[in-house]
Amino acid sequence: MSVTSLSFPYGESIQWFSPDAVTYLPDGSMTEWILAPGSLTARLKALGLGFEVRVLGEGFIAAGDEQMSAPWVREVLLCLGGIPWVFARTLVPTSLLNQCQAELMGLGDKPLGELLFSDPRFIPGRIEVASFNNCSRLAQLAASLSQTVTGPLWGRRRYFGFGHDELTVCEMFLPAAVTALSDRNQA
Ligand SMILES: C=C(O[C@@H]1C=C(C(=O)O)C=C[C@H]1O)C(=O)O
Repeated sequence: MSVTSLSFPYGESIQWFSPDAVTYLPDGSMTEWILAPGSLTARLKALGLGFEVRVLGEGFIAAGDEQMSAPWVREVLLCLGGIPWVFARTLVPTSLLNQCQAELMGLGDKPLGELLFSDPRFIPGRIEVASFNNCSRLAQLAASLSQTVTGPLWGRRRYFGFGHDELTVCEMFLPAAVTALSDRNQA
């Protein structure tokens, strides 16, 4: 898929659950990754496969089923060795954006995590999980990236507090990540 505005905004209604409320989580390695605290960027970089962020789009979106009215959204692919592993979608309420506009809107292809885990004003919060079947928009995005969906995909939504505000970061693991992580798990 060429990284164009056709892939932005993602816009899928997703049901997120507290991990405690989910009866079935994926096999060990994927559960470990979706529940891991700390920076996903740092965790991916540590694999030493050549990490990069590809920005799909950024901008203000109308308040749909988002929990925020008219948030600013950033959608990216996190890639290892040129292969997209994670589709990430960050929603920032304007009340937070106004306090941190230059840092957030000036990210470009720098990973958001480097800001969130270095600026002490951002407080990592709770994690929720969701699974995506092969009819989901995420599966369609994976197919557009020439990745074959062979089973449910998993993602997480993390909250980051900033004073009285909070932003959410959704990270959805693509088939390439599922395959690679399960291979590593068996190694
Ligand atoms: C929140 C983090 O930032 C990562 C980088 C993102 C970006 O650049 O937009 C989005 C989601 C994350 O996976 C992290 O590294 O944990």
